[in-house]
Amino acid sequence: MSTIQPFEKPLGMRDTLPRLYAQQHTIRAEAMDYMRKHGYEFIQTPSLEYFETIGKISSLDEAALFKLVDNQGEMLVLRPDLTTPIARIAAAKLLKEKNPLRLAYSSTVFRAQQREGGRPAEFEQLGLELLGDTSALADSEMLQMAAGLLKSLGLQNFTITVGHAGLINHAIDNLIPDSTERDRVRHFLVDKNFVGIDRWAATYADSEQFFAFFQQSIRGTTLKELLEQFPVLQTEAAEQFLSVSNWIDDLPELKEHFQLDPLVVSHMHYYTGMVFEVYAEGSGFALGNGGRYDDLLEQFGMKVGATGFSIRLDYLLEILPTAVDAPTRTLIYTDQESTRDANQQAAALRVQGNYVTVQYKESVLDKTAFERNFDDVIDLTKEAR
Ligand SMILES: N[C@@H](Cc1c[nH]c[nH+]1)C(=O)O
Repeated sequence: MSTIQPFEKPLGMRDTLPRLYAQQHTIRAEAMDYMRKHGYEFIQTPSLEYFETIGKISSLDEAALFKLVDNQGEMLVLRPDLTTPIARIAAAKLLKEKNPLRLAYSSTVFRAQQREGGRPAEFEQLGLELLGDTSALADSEMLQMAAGLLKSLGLQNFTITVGHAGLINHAIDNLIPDSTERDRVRHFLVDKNFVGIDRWAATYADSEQFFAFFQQSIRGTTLKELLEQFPVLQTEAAEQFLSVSNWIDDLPELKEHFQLDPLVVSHMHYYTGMVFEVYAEGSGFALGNGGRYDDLLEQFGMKVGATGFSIRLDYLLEILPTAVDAPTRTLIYTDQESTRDANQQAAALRVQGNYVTVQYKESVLDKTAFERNFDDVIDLTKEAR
């Protein structure tokens, strides 16, 4: 027997009430404007995709996918991210018309949550993808766009930690002999569970090499020094990571926001190059993340590199100063005789930018409570005349 109550919602699903909705709208509009001004075009992809394609390729842990079966018997998933569907459309169509291609989105994604976590399972991402450009400049553009966007929204105290997927994967693969242990460490790093890594090192005999690398990285040892200590890490990935610090130095206005961190590992497994995570004062979680994913489009039949990032709208809202210039909310009370006048006054006020509600006064039971929802009240009923 079901114990679900009529007002309950599925785990992780949230309602967006009017005040929050209005704030979201303001921030979204500003962010979209910033992205458009930098040459990005908005796109919308379907909520449902095939499990066999997007579901598998997005390579998020399967437990996080919402699955359902359509009436043809095909397994579907609610999109767990936008990067993979965009790779699909870009490879199938858009890159043939424009290459490099700059796309943007403001869409919800769905990721099933653990019962204890209390986190939303549906949330909106504002994101960008730059497809068809493998240059370091494209990666630099992503870092600049992420930092520039946050600044344009009025955020001051944020840090973007930059790593390299190739480098950390190479370190894990070469410094940890056992593949099951490698997976455990990867999970710890995704979750930033450094205590877990300490415990792992204490119990796993062959952890010494990786643990030394881990500790040095935490202490902020420079990559040059790390490479001297661990010559096995001297690869093209390391070279690329070294060059990242050079172009960060070339961004004087944004430089203070960046921090190199070889331990950045994303929950998405498709990254191949530079990766980054965005943190801001006041938010316990990463606001967003991104990076280079040069092999993803190949899974859709096109061999081109790409890079991108997304920021979570819900986390942004929690830390941004609330918009102050909200329009005046005006209430006009009306009765049978004053409806015409009410509509005329309402139209004039709307032209001035007010949000105007025309309400038949007799229908309002608790007037004091109702009026609390407005900044201004104009009473055109007979009793007020
Ligand atoms: N799709 C990634 C973020 C990203 C966009 N582009 C590249 N990476 C995520 O949801 O984590």
